[in-house]
Amino acid sequence: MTKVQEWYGPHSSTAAEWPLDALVMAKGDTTVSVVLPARDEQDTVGDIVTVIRRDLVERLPLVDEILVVDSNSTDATAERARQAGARVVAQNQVLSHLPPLSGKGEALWKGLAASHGDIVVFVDADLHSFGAHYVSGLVGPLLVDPRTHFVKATYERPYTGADGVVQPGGGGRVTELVARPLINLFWPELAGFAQPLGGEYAARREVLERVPFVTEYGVEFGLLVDLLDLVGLDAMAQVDLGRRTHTHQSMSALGRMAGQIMLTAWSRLERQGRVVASERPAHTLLQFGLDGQADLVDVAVAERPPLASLVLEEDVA
Ligand SMILES: O=c1ccn([C@@H]2O[C@H](COP(=O)(O)OP(=O)(O)O)[C@@H](O)[C@H]2O)c(=O)[nH]1
Ligand SMILES: O=C(O)[C@@H](COP(=O)(O)O)O[C@H]1O[C@H](CO)[C@@H](O)[C@H](O)[C@H]1O
Repeated sequence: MTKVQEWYGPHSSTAAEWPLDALVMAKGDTTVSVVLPARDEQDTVGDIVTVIRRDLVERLPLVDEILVVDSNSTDATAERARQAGARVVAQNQVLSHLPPLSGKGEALWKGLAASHGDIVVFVDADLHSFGAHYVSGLVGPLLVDPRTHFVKATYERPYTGADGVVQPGGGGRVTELVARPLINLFWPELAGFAQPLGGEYAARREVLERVPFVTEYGVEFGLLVDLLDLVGLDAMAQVDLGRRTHTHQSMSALGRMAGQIMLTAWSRLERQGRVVASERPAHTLLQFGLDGQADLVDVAVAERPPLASLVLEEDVA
């Protein structure tokens, strides 16, 4: 970690500081679920689940549940995940009495609803660099320190182009160009999280059930801001997992992601009373293809309420 994070950052450590055998001792009767949101990840989901099952269930019992949320995949994602030993739920079949929403945030919210662990670890299913230390590093602070409620990964994020050329630090394009500037402008307390959009993080269920989940790709940004509000920076930690490589999306896909994250930030500024809108921001984005074609896309995000509020309503009902 750089010096600056000692002053501004959340409590920071590295995965190596949380050895697996010590965590199994510390675990006691605390249960741990790993939830993987997966849309068309047949090529990678099986290997990730295999490593979790082999190293964190069979060799040392740190993980109690491996859940893959099949997010309307059109490939063999569900089958590969099951073959590797995960329980698989279809996103739209969880809480199916509710009208379905879409995107990664919906997949994560449904994964939280369908899982059971006291601690929930979210891991993307498109990782090429996954290792068991991703999970042990994230759950370490939660198993050892009752004052910690949320742990976010940080890592070096290279970008690998279609030509196979690796650019060190070139990954996390929306993180660097959109998310981190927004955070530094409006939520500087969070500036110490080096990878605010990273898909690997863990938290106590009782905390995750008390915050809303923004749909689409707004989920990570929304959770960071809402959890800062709910639990405070002292209860939020960061663990360096080393290096993260994953399947990169196109620039136009990241443009839509950026729009979703900006609208998420806007919603939080409004909710916190820090902006008063004379008019609503648009939620469309005009994109231009290489063929000169213009395409008006929708970058609106929605929001699922805190799960705890749903349970209360249903109890009342
Ligand atoms: O509607 C969606 C979009 C994404 N994902 C999953 O969320 C993770 C991160 O998404 P993606 O790789 O598309 O984002 P990126 O890492 O490129 O920003 C991956 O496991 C995706 O399969 C999902 O479950 N549902
Ligand atoms: O960090 C980012 O800028 C984006 C894109 O990463 P790359 O530029 O493709 O390495 O990736 C993240 O953003 C998404 C939105 O928050 C998360 O859902 C993904 O898990 C994460 O990989």
